[in-house]
Amino acid sequence: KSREMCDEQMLVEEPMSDSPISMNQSYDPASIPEYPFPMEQIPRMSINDPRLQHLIETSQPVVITDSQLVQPALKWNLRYLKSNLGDGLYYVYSSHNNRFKYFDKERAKQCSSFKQPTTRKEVAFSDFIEMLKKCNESTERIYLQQTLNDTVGPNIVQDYLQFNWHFVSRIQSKMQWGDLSSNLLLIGQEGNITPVHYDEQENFFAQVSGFKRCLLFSPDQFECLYPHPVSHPCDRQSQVNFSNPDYQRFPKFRDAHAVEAIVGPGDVLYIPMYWWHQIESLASAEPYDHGFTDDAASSCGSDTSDEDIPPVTVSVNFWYRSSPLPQQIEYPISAQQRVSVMRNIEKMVGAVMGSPDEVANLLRTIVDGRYN
Ligand SMILES: CC1(C)c2ccccc2-c2ccc(C[C@@H](CC(=O)O)C(=O)C(=O)O)cc21
Ligand SMILES: [Zn+2]
Repeated sequence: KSREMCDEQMLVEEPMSDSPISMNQSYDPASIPEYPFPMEQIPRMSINDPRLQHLIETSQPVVITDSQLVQPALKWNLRYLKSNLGDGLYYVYSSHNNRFKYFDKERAKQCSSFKQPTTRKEVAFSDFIEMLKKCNESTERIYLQQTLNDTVGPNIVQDYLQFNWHFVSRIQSKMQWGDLSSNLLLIGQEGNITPVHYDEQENFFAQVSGFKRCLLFSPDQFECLYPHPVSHPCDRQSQVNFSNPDYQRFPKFRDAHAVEAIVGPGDVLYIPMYWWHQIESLASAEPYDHGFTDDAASSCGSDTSDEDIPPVTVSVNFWYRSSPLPQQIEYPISAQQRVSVMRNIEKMVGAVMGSPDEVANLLRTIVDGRYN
């Protein structure tokens, strides 16, 4: 019952009243940033819905509400993770604002004019929790992003093995996707934003705790989202800041249109390869329970208490390489294929010409006055 109520709640966007389950059941609608472009809703459906297969086959975003994909992870609060993740090191990104724009470290080194939008540290999970506490007193924000690997403790391994692999493997083989390339564990503060970008892998994005608003744009909106040059450290990321768009430099951004989904615990969003996405961690409607101040912990004198730690969201993504065989080229080619062709041309010309300006001049020389 609570599942349907939660879905209905999510649809009407009304915060849920007191819920029987301890995990947070709703988010604060006031924490949703407003943007200038129109938005449609991404369909939400059960794993048994007959429409699901067709949506995935045609690379359409969809939220699957009852896949049980990461059901064992729904208990992953910070206390459980601190006790069970083991002593592996975790990448933690820091930002002076709430935006966590990806950049390629190696390329950043060669780009003297490039100012890094975030810094990265490699820390133990307990240090990450200490860093979270410090964020309470500053405007600094952090985002843990780490591939789940064999350093995790036995309980996490058990949880991972209990993921609904039947569900994802069935789709992986039916769609002739390549291997699962990685599962990223993502723990970020409420309010964190991953700015709009695309990835070159299929993605089952599983929400574990807290709520994330996902804005997706089809690959054919390449012209509206003005990605950085392929050779730039921020390759695959849009140059447009949704919170402060520069319409002089990016006039076609006015034509962008998004599909939106707010995903909560247990939801899985299919983000097709090359689809642009911006992911925003929303504020939960109730105080956040990290699991540190239940009576057992306080009686055993655990030094951490919940209120010292800002609320976070937890996600696990499943990145799959695309089908290795180049699909039989059918005309007209798909938007994804167009992006792939453009990337290859930029890479080839970039490898030959010295600077990005030379690349632009050469490409303009090819088309100006000749292909009109
Ligand atoms: C912003 C961050 C932490 C980061 C910093 C530096 C290098 C890589 C990344 C990276 C990669 C993936 C995500 C998860 C997700 C976005 C989200 O959930 O916030 C997403 O885009 C996806 O699953 O495709 C988040 C990040
Ligand atoms: Zn992404």
